[in-house]
Amino acid sequence: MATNNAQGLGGNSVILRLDIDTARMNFGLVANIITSMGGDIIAIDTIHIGHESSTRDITVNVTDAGDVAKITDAIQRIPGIRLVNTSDRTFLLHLGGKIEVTPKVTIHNRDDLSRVYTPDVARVCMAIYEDPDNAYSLTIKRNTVAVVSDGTAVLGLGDIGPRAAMPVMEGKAMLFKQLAGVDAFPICLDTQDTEEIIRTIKQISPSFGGINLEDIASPRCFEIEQRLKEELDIPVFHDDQHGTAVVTYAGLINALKIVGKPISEVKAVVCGIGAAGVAISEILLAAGIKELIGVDKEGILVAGEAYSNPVKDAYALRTNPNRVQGGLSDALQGADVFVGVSAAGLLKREHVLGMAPKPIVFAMANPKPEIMPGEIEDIVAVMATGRSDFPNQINNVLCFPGIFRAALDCRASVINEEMKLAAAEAIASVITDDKLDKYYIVPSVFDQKVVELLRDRVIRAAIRTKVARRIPKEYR
Ligand SMILES: NC(=O)C1=CN([C@@H]2O[C@H](COP(=O)(O)OP(=O)(O)OC[C@H]3O[C@@H](n4cnc5c(N)ncnc54)[C@H](O)[C@@H]3O)[C@@H](O)[C@H]2O)C=CC1
Ligand SMILES: CC(=O)C(=O)O
Ligand SMILES: [Mg+2]
Repeated sequence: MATNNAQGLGGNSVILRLDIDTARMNFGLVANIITSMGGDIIAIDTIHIGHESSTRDITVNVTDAGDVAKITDAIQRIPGIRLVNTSDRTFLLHLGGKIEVTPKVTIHNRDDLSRVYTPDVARVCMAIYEDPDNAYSLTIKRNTVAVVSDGTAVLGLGDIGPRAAMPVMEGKAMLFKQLAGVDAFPICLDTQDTEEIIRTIKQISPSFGGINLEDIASPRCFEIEQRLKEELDIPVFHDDQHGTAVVTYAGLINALKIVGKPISEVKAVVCGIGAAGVAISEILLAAGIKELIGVDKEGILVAGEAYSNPVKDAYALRTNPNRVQGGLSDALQGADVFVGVSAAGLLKREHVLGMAPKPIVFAMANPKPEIMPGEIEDIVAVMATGRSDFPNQINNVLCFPGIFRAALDCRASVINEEMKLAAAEAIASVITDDKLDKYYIVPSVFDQKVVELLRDRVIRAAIRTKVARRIPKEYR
């Protein structure tokens, strides 16, 4: 069992099993040592108490994964203490994967068997053969989404491959089910070939009511999504693009209310013109932002430059109206908003000091943001990250369960721009003006109003734009 996290990917929670020689050691001292090494003891379970020794499980939270090694080293040097083992609670939770398939009916006898399976199932097959739309009423297609990745842009970890991508895709599937009742299945493909990915997704599509593309690197993700939208009759949604864009815009609607600036008058900088950055920029332009600058590894994207990637050429033509040149610090001079979907640690305090008064900073790279909130908390008006351990978590999890709930319920053929804008407005509207605060610009993932309001507004937008193929009865 892994006990540590070599990449230093932030906080961690471990269980230390200790044998304590009671004659030589008292437990209070152990607790002091753990605390002094940066550990936060959140539970102590007694496993065994004997005359001469006791065994305890100590659950410890650390803010930096590297602290675990420091704590275990220190403990092992204390006479009278034996470290029996260390278990990482996150790894324990992943043992055997996080989801399973559960039948909706139980097979008790031969009669049941012949109905769920052959021979009677054949009549159901023929009903679908005669009218393929029956697949929506007679199979899991009605409520099931494929979460498909090639493992090339997993969180901010990059190209870690399809096997290593599975825990994220399983997590997305859990969230689909728990938050919106959507059955979702993780599918990680062992290919990076655009045509092969498109062909494979098309081939598996009969089983699904929608396709959620996840963590596929740019620029390939753009073509894959575009082609699948054209060639399939079920919604195809690249979550890292559109889910992120929807939630970012929702957060910005509320952050701008706090600083009292209209969107048409702000200058915004998006850092990381990949999947998320392009889609965020599109939704901000659609929402009326005029001065938007994109920054990537080449610096500020400027119209007329020839970039290695045609997506960046097209991006530059639609943004940076004043043709500002240079790097991130040049782009941020006088900017009202920073949106980071790039990589850890790129934003510096000096950059933020150069921004306009009441700056808004959304540092959304995962798992480590462009800047940690503690570094600039005193100089920003509103700060958000993509993480659940800080206030204002701007994460696509606020969008993808609800938007697919809506799309499946009205059997939308696509998820269009109007539905995305409606989703963003719905998420923002969960926080009423009396509750709005610099630490509360987006609702909690667990706020049940998120899916409820999002579903309602998105279904209405789908009906209005004539992409709904079924009108749920409450809308008839
Ligand atoms: N909070 C959220 O909901 C989400 C966060 N993200 C995070 O955003 C980041 C990007 O995700 P994707 O757009 O899917 O990846 P991507 O790989 O499509 O795009 C990343 C972009 O950042 C650029 N970049 C990398 N290093 C840079 C640097 N030093 N300076 C300027 N640009 C740099 C890359 O060139 C690329 O264009 C990741 O960390 C990901 O975890 C992505 C989606 C959702
Ligand atoms: C949240 C998410 O989808 C990502 O970081 O890739
Ligand atoms: Mg993602």
